[in-house]
Amino acid sequence: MEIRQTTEQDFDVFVSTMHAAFGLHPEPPVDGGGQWWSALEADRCLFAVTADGKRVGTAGAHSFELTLPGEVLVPVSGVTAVGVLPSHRRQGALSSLMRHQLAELRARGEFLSVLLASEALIYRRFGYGPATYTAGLTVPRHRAAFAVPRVVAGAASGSVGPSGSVEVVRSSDCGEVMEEVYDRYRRSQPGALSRPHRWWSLRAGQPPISPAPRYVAVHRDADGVPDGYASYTIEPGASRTMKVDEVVTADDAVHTALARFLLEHDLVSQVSFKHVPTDHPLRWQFEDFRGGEVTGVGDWLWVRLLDVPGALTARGWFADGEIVLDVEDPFLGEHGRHLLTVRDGKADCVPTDREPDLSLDVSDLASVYLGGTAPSTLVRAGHVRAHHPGAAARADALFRTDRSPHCLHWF
Ligand SMILES: CC(=O)SCCNC(=O)CCNC(=O)[C@H](O)C(C)(C)COP(=O)(O)OP(=O)(O)OC[C@H]1O[C@@H](n2cnc3c(N)ncnc32)[C@H](O)[C@@H]1OP(=O)(O)O
Repeated sequence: MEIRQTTEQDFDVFVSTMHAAFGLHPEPPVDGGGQWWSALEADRCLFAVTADGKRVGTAGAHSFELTLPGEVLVPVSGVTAVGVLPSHRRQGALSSLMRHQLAELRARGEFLSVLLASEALIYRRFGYGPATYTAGLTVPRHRAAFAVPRVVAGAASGSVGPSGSVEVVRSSDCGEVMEEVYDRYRRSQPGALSRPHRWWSLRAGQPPISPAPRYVAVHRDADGVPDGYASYTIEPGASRTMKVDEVVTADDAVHTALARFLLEHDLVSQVSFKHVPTDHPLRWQFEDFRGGEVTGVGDWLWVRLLDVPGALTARGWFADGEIVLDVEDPFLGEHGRHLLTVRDGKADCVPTDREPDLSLDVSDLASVYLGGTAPSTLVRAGHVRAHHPGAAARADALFRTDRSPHCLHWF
């Protein structure tokens, strides 16, 4: 199977092949943009081509920045639009696309790539592992009373008082505000991806970026500067469920203020937050711990390490220590034994022939890399081998981060 780059001239063939692979029909054009694929970068799209010249498979990559633990921003490729025509599956087209693409990403000097997996069985063989998680949280309004914070009354109350205000606007009228607030939030949130300006201007993606109508509650600080927003819609009919696409802010008190605002909305019976980190404090803020029902916990961002020492030395670290990792990368036919030493938040990673503490697949290293999965969980699952009794605990202490990774961006 030959892998070929698309050109501006055959980009429409890329779009139609990809839609056919997903069993979809391209959406008709609408005023004001809104087609998710319009954000694709034509020069980063690949075709899988059969010997008789038929284009049967596709893979693309977006240019994003990912926030690593320690608020370190690095360029990553967001792999997307991966598909093979139903008539040509299980003949190695995807494997050829992945091999070609990983080589290309390395040639760009990138040490990480990321994707959202349509099915969890596809990508581990290519070295990707689930690295951030997300959940839904549904709160009936009558159970949503907020508890008084036990430590410092008022400290986390985030109520809309003299220090802040909330205004409701339509998403079509506040694109710039959302873009600015999102950009500030994603820089401090490990696991978050940038949303390039191109996405907002093309209105490509899911709400609140897309033209689908939404209300947006914009929070402003005492000086009137926007510092958070919540995008939502209210289902008509009997259920009167408020569906919240995302609450975006870098400030916990602003998050609380926005959550209170949504939960106090008249003519709403329950509020369903679509996309919250699995350990978000919101649940703990209700007087009734069962007031919020967690639903649909799932993986979100999958990560692939393309350069193990490069990736390990790039992120921030929160505990001193050292560990020897023996890492297998079967898809790329690579193996490395690395001594990782952390001092004062920075890591050094060098080849070693010392006995390993842990032996693991590169996809498992990806799962622990952002701090969203404890190495000991994968040891207990039988995926990572701990070579002595204290190895898993040492790895847990070393890889732990100050904040769980979370990614909201859909691509
Ligand atoms: C980031 C994104 O874009 S996610 C979107 C992924 N795309 C889709 O879900 C669209 C619908 N599905 C498809 O287009 C295709 O089935 C693909 C792209 C998932 C797979 O393409 P194929 O060309 O059939 O894959 P390929 O032949 O290279 O298979 C490689 C291996 O993966 C396995 N595999 C491929 N797809 C799947 C799957 N969905 N579930 C389980 N195993 C799979 C194959 O069995 C094969 O295993 P083997 O090496 O042990 O024989």
